[in-house]
Amino acid sequence: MSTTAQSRPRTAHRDLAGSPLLAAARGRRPARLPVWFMRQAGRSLPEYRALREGVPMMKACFDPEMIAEITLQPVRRHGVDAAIFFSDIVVPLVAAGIDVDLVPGTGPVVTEPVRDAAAVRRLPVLEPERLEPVLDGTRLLVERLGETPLIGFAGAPFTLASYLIEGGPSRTWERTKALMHSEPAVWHDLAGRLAEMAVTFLRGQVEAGADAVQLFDSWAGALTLREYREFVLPHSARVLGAIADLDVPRIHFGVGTGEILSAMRDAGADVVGVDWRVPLDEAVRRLTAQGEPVPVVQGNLDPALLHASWPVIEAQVRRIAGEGRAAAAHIFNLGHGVMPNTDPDVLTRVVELVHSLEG
Ligand SMILES: Cc1c2[nH]c(c1CCC(=O)O)Cc1[nH]c(c(CCC(=O)O)c1C)Cc1[nH]c(c(CCC(=O)O)c1C)Cc1[nH]c(c(C)c1CCC(=O)O)C2
Repeated sequence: MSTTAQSRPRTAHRDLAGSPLLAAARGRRPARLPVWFMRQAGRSLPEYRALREGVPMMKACFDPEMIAEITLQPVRRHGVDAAIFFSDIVVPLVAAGIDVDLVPGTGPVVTEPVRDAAAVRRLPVLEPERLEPVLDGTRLLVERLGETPLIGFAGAPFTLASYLIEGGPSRTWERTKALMHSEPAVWHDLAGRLAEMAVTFLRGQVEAGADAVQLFDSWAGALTLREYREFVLPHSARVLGAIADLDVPRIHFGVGTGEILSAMRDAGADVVGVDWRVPLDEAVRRLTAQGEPVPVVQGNLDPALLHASWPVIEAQVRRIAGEGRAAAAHIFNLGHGVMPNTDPDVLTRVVELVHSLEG
């Protein structure tokens, strides 16, 4: 029998009924507040740096043992309520055969940027079996994680497209915005193809055992609400809709999204991740549609404040937990990823504090 992700039944051998994170993601308030950190599996940990010594990022991302071990490191060290799969948003692009590298200190760099209709048409389709080494990592993880749920993830079409079009990281996204406005058909073709890759990546992870997923649209906050609704929302909604049948909670996150929160809600996720710029009680107001249930939120401690003194951090954590009570349920997290120079002991202390608070 073939061992592709598609032919395997969902791994149902884990009993996660007691998971505070999954309860909160489903809109129930668990006894204690759940917490995990975006980019928890990364350069802030000395054991991560030791394991990655001499191993290029992309090699690590296609090595099942590395994937499993790096994902487990922050779970062991901090006692967080979820593991986040060690991978990167560009992994499905690389698996499809697109020439992208992760340059240390820079981020994704694309050898041949995708800037016109011909380049979009040349993009390969992601065949699910190309993800097998990555999904072997997922399978190892679910055997080793015990009662901790695994969050799988993918990059949303806009954030992925911005790297492909710009050719690398950008703070202005001028080529991306120019393309979407000047050549909307080319834009929609590109975003549609990236949505399909995200669906393949997410379905693969869930079928291999992931218990929840997060769609990272990290840079969507660069757009106006009008741009987001016209050029991005249909594609992100397609991704989230195409995994609805898998029945795992779906988290949708971006940075600087205060102006577009209501539209991100409309994309159809179960939980919306909020950065530190909007207090969670205000985010709940913006996310609550007339006649619709109160939303579940995730966030939103400013990762920069992990460098402040402990009394400052403690006060911020308590404030955020209080504001999170406006939501149907709250998953504590940072407003964006852990910075590489963060003291890991501070993260452990934050987990202990959050766990002393009611869900
Ligand atoms: C935009 C984005 C990327 N990648 C990702 C996003 C969305 C999340 C976000 O908004 O931060 C997602 C991502 N990337 C990585 C994870 C692993 C799981 C985790 O701990 O959260 C996740 C969830 C590992 C990584 N992804 C990357 C590293 C560092 C590579 C290394 O250690 O050599 C890791 C551990 C590289 C990367 N990859 C990307 C960037 C901007 C960078 C940083 C470049 C740098 O400063 O070195 C693209």
